[in-house]
Amino acid sequence: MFTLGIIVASDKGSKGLRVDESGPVIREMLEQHHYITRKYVVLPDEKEALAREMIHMCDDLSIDLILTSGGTGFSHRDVTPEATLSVVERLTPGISEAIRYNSLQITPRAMLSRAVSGIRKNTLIINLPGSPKAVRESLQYILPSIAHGLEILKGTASECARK
Ligand SMILES: Nc1ncnc2c1ncn2[C@@H]1O[C@H](COP(=O)(O)OP(=O)(O)OP(=O)(O)O)[C@@H](O)[C@H]1O
Ligand SMILES: Nc1nc2c(c(=O)[nH]1)N[C@H]1C(S)=C(S)[C@@H](COP(=O)(O)O)O[C@H]1N2
Repeated sequence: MFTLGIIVASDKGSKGLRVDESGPVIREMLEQHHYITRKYVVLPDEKEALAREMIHMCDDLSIDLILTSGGTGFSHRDVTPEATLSVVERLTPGISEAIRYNSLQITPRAMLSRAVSGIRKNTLIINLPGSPKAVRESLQYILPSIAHGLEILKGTASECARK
């Protein structure tokens, strides 16, 4: 059982100009995989606010997994990767490579996602794209492998036995 933090980076969502559909998709899919949602926030696309929330979820709430959605594209307001890079201590590029690899089979525009992922203390942070469709497609692909990584991070699994 792992705890989950959800951060949706969306100017429109944070102003109430669009109902956030991506956070609920994350919540529903992760709860089906027995994660417990500790916190779910919708924030504007602002690097400092996003980084502050990530640090709070990691350092104060000791959340196991933080999933962000949105703000990974080319718009000048898209700064979720930069916020993430400012707080993580170690990168986990394979996860973001896997998301892009899978998404490229669906749309060539997946190459436009600048998403990153990494570890701060005992917390794994993963950027997902903004649209609920992209969130669902990405989670379907990575979720089966993520639990094993979290077990190793928490020290509850040490062997990488093949499955
Ligand atoms: N949280 C969300 N809930 C529902 N739909 C979303 C969400 N985020 C993105 N989308 C959908 O994906 C499209 C592309 O997302 P993008 O990240 O470019 O958002 P945007 O329209 O620039 O606005 P913002 O960054 O303020 O959310 C949006 O136009 C919208 O249809
Ligand atoms: N699986 C999947 N990944 C996807 C997409 C998609 O439809 N499905 N859309 C892409 C598009 S159009 C963009 S611009 C980038 C960045 O999205 P973001 O700015 O919403 O974070 O994610 C990409 N990744």
